[in-house]
Amino acid sequence: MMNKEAAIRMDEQDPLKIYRDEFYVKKGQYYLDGNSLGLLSKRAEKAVLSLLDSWKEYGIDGWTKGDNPWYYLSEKLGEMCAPLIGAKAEEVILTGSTTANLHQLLATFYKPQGKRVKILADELNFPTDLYAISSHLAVHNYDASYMKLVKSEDGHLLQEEAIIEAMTEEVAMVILPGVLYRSGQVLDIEKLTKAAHERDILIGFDLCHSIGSVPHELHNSGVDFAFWCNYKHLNGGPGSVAGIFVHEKHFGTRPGLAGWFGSDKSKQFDLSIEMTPADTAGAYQIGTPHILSLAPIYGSLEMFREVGIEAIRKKSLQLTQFFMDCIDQELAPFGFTLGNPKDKTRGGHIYLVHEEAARICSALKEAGVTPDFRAPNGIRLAPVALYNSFTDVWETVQILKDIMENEIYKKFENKRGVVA
Ligand SMILES: Cc1ncc(COP(=O)(O)O)c(C=O)c1O
Ligand SMILES: Nc1ccccc1C(=O)C[C@H](N)C(=O)O
Repeated sequence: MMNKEAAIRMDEQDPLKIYRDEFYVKKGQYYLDGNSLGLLSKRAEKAVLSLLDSWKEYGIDGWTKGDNPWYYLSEKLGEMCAPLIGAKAEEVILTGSTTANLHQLLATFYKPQGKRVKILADELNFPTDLYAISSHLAVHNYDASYMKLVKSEDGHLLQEEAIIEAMTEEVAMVILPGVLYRSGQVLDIEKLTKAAHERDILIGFDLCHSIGSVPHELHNSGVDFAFWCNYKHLNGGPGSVAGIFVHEKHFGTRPGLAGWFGSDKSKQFDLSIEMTPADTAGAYQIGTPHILSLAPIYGSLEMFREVGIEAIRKKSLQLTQFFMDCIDQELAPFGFTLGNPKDKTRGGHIYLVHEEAARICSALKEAGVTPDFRAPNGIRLAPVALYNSFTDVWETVQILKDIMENEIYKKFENKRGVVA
């Protein structure tokens, strides 16, 4: 039986409960959008202030002086990020944005040859990835038919067998999400990588919705490359610097989009006409790092280092299980269906499908719950392990019940807002 007492009991027993106070969680509000923009933590704030101090104190010398010299910050944060995705420190660099990083990886690793020219992706991936892929095909004078899109049977989930079946002889590269942005389905990276490699195909993953929420073993799985943003589960702040993983077997591959910050650090300031790329993932940086947008990630990653991704995943699965149980018990008459997988292949969020989803989201926001709406008819709700509680989940379901029972959603137009 799900009730408020059960939620309170689970909160009391939660080993991560102390971390809620590390974040700016507004009283009386239920923030369930950490899979789109994570909340500010006090440590992230402190890291930004300390960065500003180093600028104040050192001016140009901040590149090499102070607690965290800026010249090495992207590498240092890569090292801090590595355990979250099962990578070696030198396989990870924080740089650029998700989309720009995908462009870099396509420019570096997409080398169509003979019959092997197509890029395999899926129709459920976040559109920016598909736009980036299309543009690289266009650079090589291939039209849209060279992007092979795996279809979903139900519009929510992908069938791994269908993906593998589509890995045919004309495919040069596969790009897939680690966790799907709407349904939250977790793809089996190890299995898909093995299948791609058996067919001589390179494979890369977009980890935007999985990093900081679902553990990965990228190095041991032999994944060729990956890219992600740090503003969702990693709480790096709006527009924070993103990340790249390149497996060490590819070290030495010349960057497709070269720039001086991809240089071997000891050679960079020789300012030679010939570039000497770093022999790590650092080679895929381009220009001067966005230091102010790296700073908050430092504070945030300290907490991930303390807690460990396994403990985060454990609590996240408990939160989403409790969420689904409460939905089952309390919301049965109101016509919701779950678009996320119910088993352990669910990621960090719930995806509630309803034909009135857009205006139900508006009503939730008015009542102090922050979800997000995703077209055509989904409500995403992400209870985040570091700062959400079981009570947040229970109260959200009660608010949703009230909105449905009393038809409060009918006050709003069933239309999305500007960004959600
Ligand atoms: C799966 C996925 N890829 C990429 C992006 C965005 O990329 P960028 O940070 O470059 O805007 C998002 C969300 O914005 C996303 O969910
Ligand atoms: N980058 C953004 C800028 C503005 C508003 C939302 C985003 C998102 O990240 C959306 C997210 N990728 C999603 O899965 O819908």
